[in-house]
Amino acid sequence: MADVLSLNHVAKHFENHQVLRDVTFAIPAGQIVGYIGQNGAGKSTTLKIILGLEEPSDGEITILGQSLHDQRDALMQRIGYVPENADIFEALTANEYLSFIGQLYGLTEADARYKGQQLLTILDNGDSFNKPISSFSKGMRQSVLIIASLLHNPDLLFWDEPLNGLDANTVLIIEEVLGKLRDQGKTIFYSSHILDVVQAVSDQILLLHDGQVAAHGTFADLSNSADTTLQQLFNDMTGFKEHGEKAQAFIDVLGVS
Ligand SMILES: Nc1ncnc2c1ncn2[C@@H]1O[C@H](COP(=O)(O)OP(=O)(O)OP(=O)(O)O)[C@@H](O)[C@H]1O
Repeated sequence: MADVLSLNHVAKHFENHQVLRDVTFAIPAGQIVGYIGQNGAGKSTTLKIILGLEEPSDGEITILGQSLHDQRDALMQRIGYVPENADIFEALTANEYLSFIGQLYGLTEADARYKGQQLLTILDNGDSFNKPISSFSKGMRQSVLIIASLLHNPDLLFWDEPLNGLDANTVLIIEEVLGKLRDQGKTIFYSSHILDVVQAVSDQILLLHDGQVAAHGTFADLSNSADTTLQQLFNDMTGFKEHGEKAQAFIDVLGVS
């Protein structure tokens, strides 16, 4: 199966701070890839580089068989993105925002409006369709971002902490939607700290540590026993074992006894 996404020796530094040293991986079509790593590991930076929102300091990115550098505009039509921190237009209603985004991706205004309203209604927020996003709860905003990333039927999705603030029922719906999209051959690159969900939905896990890919494979490949959880694997691979000591140190500094 052809790869839909490959990164070769991608590096990124911000002034003196080397965030990505050598990120290399390839992803075939029809996979949900869980992209995990500690805070500040460089997950969002990787996504921004893949999407052309940040320039890499070094390395090459190929998306859907094309060079990101040469074909960015055409490629973006086939990509959906949920950013971790969105500059969602506060003054717009969900209707206006989704119509606007849909049209940017080539839908007619009527089609974008129709799909947006239907999808928001399925997620039980249809009553808010004509209300300003500034009045939305965290979870409602996140639903709008997820819908915005999907309106144009993209082949490749990049979701950065997509489930932030969503209630447990909506998470279940979105998990199942992801599986159905994957079954249709879509590829979903999914970055999150909610490891039980990553474990449940991902066909492959990619762990970013020390600026490079520290592990890449199916969860079964990476775990050494049937009882291992992704959380345990994450702790082991990031060399983190002292959470009990750190919790106690935290309490000690607070002076709570
Ligand atoms: N525009 C920028 N200028 C300077 N430093 C930046 C910039 N963007 C990111 N960084 C730094 O790069 C590092 C990686 O940030 P990034 O947001 O990619 O991490 P992350 O793995 O997504 O973290 P988290 O899990 O906390 O969201 C951090 O140290 C961050 O401060």
